[in-house]
Amino acid sequence: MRASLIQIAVNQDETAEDRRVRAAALVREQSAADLVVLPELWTVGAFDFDSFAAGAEPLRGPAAKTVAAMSGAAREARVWLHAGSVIERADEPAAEPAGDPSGTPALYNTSLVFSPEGALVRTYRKIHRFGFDRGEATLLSAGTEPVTAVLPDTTLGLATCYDLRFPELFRALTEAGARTLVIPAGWPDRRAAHWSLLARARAVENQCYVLACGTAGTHAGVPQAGRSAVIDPWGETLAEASDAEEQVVMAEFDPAYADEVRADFPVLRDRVLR
Ligand SMILES: NC(=O)CCC(=O)C(=O)O
Repeated sequence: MRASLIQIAVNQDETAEDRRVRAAALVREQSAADLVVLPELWTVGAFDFDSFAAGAEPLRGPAAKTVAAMSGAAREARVWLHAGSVIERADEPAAEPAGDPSGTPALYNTSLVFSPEGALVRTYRKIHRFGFDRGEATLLSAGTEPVTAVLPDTTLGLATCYDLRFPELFRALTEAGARTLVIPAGWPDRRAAHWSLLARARAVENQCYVLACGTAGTHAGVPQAGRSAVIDPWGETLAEASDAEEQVVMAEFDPAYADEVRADFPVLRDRVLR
């Protein structure tokens, strides 16, 4: 399989609409890939909390701008597309404490997976919200369900940014059949070392490929780490961004290798606590 990770720059001198058009064009350029990945919240910026409510979108209907743009791009490029995540405005009201009790729609940090026909086949609502008592943790509702997406050659396990710090989610995805863990992020440069270390750890401990796609640029005063990477189930880095600038990280990988590693070194079989 050929994967292309689009480490798009999220800077405040570009509108979300302009970036949506640009992201769609970048996806269309990756028609030689089988799977294309975008990062977390590349429309609004993962740390631009003030823009979350205004930048929220439904996933269906005429206001679903990112879904429409990404669906068209996946279809034109004929690729599987993990389009990173958007702020989803849900149909149901938010439960406290994320929203007020007045019936305000729930907002989620929701990842989107499209087929090469442009169908939105899977969505994943980020389970672990970042910010402790601020930002995402207070503005958004939390997802509750681990999600996998079955592709012809591999099964994706979906996780988003801060989720990377919670290994039990990745073990649940592995138990659900994942062989390729896809992690869009808006990870800050300040903790770049954690990003690279944890991404490799998740690959090794779950004997899975990891496709970790971060943002470039600076938004809300937070310089981004970039460092997007493709890591194999043995923990080898197959490709990594050269710096925190906008770029596309490409790697070719053999999905069957995850099962080979598991057969040769069957550490997952030795689990005691479940
Ligand atoms: N957007 C995020 O989830 C940021 C996570 C982060 O900064 C960290 O885990 O560190």
